[in-house]
Amino acid sequence: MAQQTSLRNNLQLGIYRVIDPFVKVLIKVGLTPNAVTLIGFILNIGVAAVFIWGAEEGTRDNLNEVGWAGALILFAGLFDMLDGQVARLGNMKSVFGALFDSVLDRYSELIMFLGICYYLVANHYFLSSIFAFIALIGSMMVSYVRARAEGLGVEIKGGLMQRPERVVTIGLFALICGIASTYMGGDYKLYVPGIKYHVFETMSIFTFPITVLAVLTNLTAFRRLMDAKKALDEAENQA
Ligand SMILES: O=P(O)(O)OC[C@H](O)CO
Repeated sequence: MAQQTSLRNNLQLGIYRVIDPFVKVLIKVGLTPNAVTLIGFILNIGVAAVFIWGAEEGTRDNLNEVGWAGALILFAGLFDMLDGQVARLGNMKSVFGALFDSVLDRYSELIMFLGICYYLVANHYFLSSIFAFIALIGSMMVSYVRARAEGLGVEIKGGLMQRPERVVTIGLFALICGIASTYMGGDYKLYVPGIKYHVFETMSIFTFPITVLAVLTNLTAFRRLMDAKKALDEAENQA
């Protein structure tokens, strides 16, 4: 766990080193942290729009829109980091900024999943759309447990599927799925002798990680709940 945290911190510091010159440009042109947060949110509306457009205009043998949505998810995710850095380096931290960031993060995630579920339902991946919805439930609960625990006076942050991990998982696999579909076709299906239904199709590159997310996000929420219980019990016993 400590190892996972330090790996995560080192990775974060590495990313900051790369984005800091860009952050300084944003500060110079006068962008506030809240404006950067808003841009990230608008990009996530764009993500949903790409999925919905793909659902309406695309076909099951062409998953290009999934790939484009994935790229946009990763790009929008960058703004999650940029707003915090603009606030820190530009000396513009504010309590409202922290609330605005958290609220728009939740809206961004909900809207992104709206697009994903729309796409999956429209393309008759009904079971996968249910898993996407369960992943959405888990994602919201990961954040909610943290926020509620903070309201009760304890800081609970950890877990495997924190927001950056969720964004990277969904964005990266959507992107890979879109790229793979241009080479193997969007309607490729793998059959195994003796099994009536296909065990893999191109879309699985996107839907399988979502199914894993459905499990891991809820486990992360449960783990945060247990961590919060421990911290709150300790605080209560000390009082
Ligand atoms: O990892 P989470 O779900 O607690 O998300 C962190 C938030 O985006 C901060 O609001």
